[in-house]
Amino acid sequence: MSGLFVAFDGPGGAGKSTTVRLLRERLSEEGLPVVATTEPSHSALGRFTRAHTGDYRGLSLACLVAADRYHHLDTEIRPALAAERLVLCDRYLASSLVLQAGIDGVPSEFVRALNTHVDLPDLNVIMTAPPDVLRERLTTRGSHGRFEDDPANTGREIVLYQEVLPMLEGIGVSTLVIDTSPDVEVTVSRLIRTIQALWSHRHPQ
Ligand SMILES: Nc1ncnc2c1ncn2[C@@H]1O[C@H](COP(=O)(O)OP(=O)(O)O)[C@@H](O)[C@H]1O
Ligand SMILES: Cc1cn([C@H]2C[C@H](O)[C@@H](COP(=O)(O)OP(=O)(O)O)O2)c(=O)[nH]c1=O
Repeated sequence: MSGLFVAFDGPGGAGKSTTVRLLRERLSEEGLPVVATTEPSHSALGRFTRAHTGDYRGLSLACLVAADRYHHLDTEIRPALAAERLVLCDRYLASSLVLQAGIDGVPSEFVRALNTHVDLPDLNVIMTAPPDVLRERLTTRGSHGRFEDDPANTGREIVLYQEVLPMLEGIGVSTLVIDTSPDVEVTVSRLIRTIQALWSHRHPQ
């Protein structure tokens, strides 16, 4: 028996951080042993990487996020799963496939090779919304870095996340695409039901 690993990816402004925070609160209230985390992680390398996505690009950023991912797996994700926790991760492998390969132009075989030894999530939620909705949210919230600074990236990311779905499914990752245009409560309620069902299936009373 082990825990359950759910990753959340999608374009900037899709609602990943908001949703993971609300899921952590609500699922904890329901008694699930939730660990919410993020990539780049809170480690020194993760903080460095997050602070410098404007300075490091392409191959170098691909290596930084992959190194942070392996450290994150070793120090946080795998121990939590071994302790039968529910791990919710704000951004994971799909973000590398979209941002490093799709946006920065790193050959996708190289990004996949860098990530050969990562654990795959039990479920990868891909959050998305129409471009005008995302742009309005980003304008209101403010950009969180280079990838969100260029307005053209929003539409590109939406398409790229669609394009990585077959690849994720092909390597055995279950994916769930959620349009977050409706109210956040709609998104969160739906995800609570989905995650509770997966958890109960894995941990029958
Ligand atoms: N259905 C929804 N799900 C999540 N966030 C939503 C939703 N509708 C509106 N929002 C808003 O959109 C913004 C999304 O921001 P954030 O969670 O930081 O996105 P991301 O982490 O994907 O960049 C927040 O201001 C949030 O309140
Ligand atoms: C996980 C991951 C993140 N990143 C980048 C994208 C973002 O610029 C940054 C993470 O920032 P972001 O998710 O926007 O964080 P927050 O909204 O909490 O500030 O890291 C990659 O380039 N590749 C990856 O695989």
